[in-house]
Amino acid sequence: MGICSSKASKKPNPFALPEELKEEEDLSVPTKSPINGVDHHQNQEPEQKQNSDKKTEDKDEEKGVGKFSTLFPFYSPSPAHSLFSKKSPALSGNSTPRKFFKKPFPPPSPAKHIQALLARRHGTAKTNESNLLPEAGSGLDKSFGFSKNFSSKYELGEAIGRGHFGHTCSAKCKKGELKGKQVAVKVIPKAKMTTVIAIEDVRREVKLLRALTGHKNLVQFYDAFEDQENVYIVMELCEGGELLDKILSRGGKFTEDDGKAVMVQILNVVAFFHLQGVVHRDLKPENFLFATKDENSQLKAIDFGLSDFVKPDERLNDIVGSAYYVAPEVLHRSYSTEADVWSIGVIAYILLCGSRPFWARTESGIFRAVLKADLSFDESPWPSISSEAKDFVKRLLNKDARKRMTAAQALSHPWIRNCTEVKLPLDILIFRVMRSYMRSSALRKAALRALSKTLTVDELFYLKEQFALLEPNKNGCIGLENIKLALTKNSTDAMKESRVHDYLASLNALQYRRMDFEEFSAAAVSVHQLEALDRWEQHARAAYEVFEKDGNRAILIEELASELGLSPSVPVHAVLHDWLRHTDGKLSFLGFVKLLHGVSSRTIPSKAQ
Ligand SMILES: Nc1ncnc2c1ncn2[C@@H]1O[C@H](COP(=O)(O)OP(=O)(O)OP(=O)(O)O)[C@@H](O)[C@H]1O
Ligand SMILES: [Ca+2]
Ligand SMILES: [Ca+2]
Repeated sequence: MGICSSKASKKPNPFALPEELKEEEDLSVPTKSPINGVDHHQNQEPEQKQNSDKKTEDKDEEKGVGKFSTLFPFYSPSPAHSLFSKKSPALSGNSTPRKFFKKPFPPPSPAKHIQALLARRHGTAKTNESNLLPEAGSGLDKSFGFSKNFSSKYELGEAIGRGHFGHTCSAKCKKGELKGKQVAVKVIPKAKMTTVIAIEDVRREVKLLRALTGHKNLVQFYDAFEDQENVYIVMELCEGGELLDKILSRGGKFTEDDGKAVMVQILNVVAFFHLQGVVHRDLKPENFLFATKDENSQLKAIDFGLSDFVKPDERLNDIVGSAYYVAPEVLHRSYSTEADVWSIGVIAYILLCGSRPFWARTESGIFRAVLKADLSFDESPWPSISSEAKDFVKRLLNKDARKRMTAAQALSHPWIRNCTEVKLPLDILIFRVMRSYMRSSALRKAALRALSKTLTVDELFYLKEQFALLEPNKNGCIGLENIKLALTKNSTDAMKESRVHDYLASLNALQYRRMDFEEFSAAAVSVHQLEALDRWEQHARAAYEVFEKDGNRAILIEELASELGLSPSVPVHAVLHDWLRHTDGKLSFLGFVKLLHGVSSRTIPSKAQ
């Protein structure tokens, strides 16, 4: 587990960290620091840090959490926790601290944001980009256009939570529709917004909350206000505390069944974000709250402070998030929604075993582990955890983003599907893969058709559900209208921003014809994801046999090169030599697999896919 089991890379180091991520800072928790060992605010200015630590300490002592903290030296409970829970959760946990020390890594604690991100946000990054730096004087435009009458509408109550960027209070609504209702208010001081980026982040946080509405696992946004000092984000009050607190209160981990119940909710809401073209970028147990103190309370995603809109074919490049949860491709500065799924994988791993999968004492050590370390399920309690659960985690934590399951696919994974009645959400991936199919040559389509004929029940389950969500007509066919309708049904304002609808133009060919399930499964099957399976080789061989019967044909090297989008500068004969069978000029197995992948922007220099 962790870096101990990492394999040394043989090639010229593909895992090298970008320069700005190389700073060494000990992130580990001093074991003799009972209460303020790790907190949410380690990156705050010294004065604020002192204050916030002190606040935590006071509260903890009030609740007798000091005692708890010596048992769990890594953990500093959130203020929300001490407010809502009557007794310290750790005391109700059934694990002994000894058990914790036996673990290879310490149990999870509140995660810090990546230092490079904070440096950019606070304008202390070593950069010449002028928009990152605080403008001379106080020339920053800190007006947001929000209502100004916060205090006439709400009466602020006590602090219930604290993060790096703001603190959250309970409040009572004094008038209007919500009159008498208790709400949560995230208060973000304008004094902390010292760069254009920091201001834009707050603007976007509110924009996203406003746009994304109507999912049961998303905190409900009510309104945003501002005055000279602060921005106030008013939302539904979640009284059940953070998921992190719940994990720790259960002795660091969940049973598989309880873990599943949490996972289903997280995956559902994240699949919803992704369909809307939103990437959260800060998924971690601190950012999921239980709506009530009830055992079966619903989980709600919060904190869109680092979230962004992303078009279906866009890649983001800013390094954002919290170190323990950050995906490898984020560190490589080219990522999209799959990065959230990685973070969910880290959460799933923690839920099931109580430790973080990628742990080190320093931030750069964590990054190296994220990039290099193999997942291992050798340590306790993994040997007693079901193989389906391990497969589930493995497929979320695939370092190759293209091979990672999507959130919607994860909901159809046997570990989840076999026990829980889950209604699958529409998966944005389907449209990406279909687009590539629509643009493919007849030969590639034939190869995909052969592949789709070899899919197993598990793989077909997901495709059948996706097809059903597109509501085929009486003849069992879909066209462009079905896709448009399905998207419109699921659309929020966020979808407009992320231009998901524009993307449909690329499926225009469907306007004039229909697709039955057989063709859909060829169009929507993701080769990269099948490739991640242990049985991929057998799978591909079986598909090749089908292709041999009704798809393979003799093809000239030049024709194949153009089919694959190889630029004329590529020495095609040398590259494609093994892709054709010398006896009859038809595709070899290798050629067939290459064709399945289609044009790859990684290996082929010209023509985007
Ligand atoms: N709707 C809510 N109901 C109850 N508590 C909340 C709510 N929203 C936030 N909190 C509490 O306040 C804390 C901080 O909120 P939030 O995560 O939005 O702030 P932040 O400054 O962006 O945090 P971070 O440091 O993770 O970026 C949460 O972890 C949670 O404990
Ligand atoms: Ca947070
Ligand atoms: Ca945040």
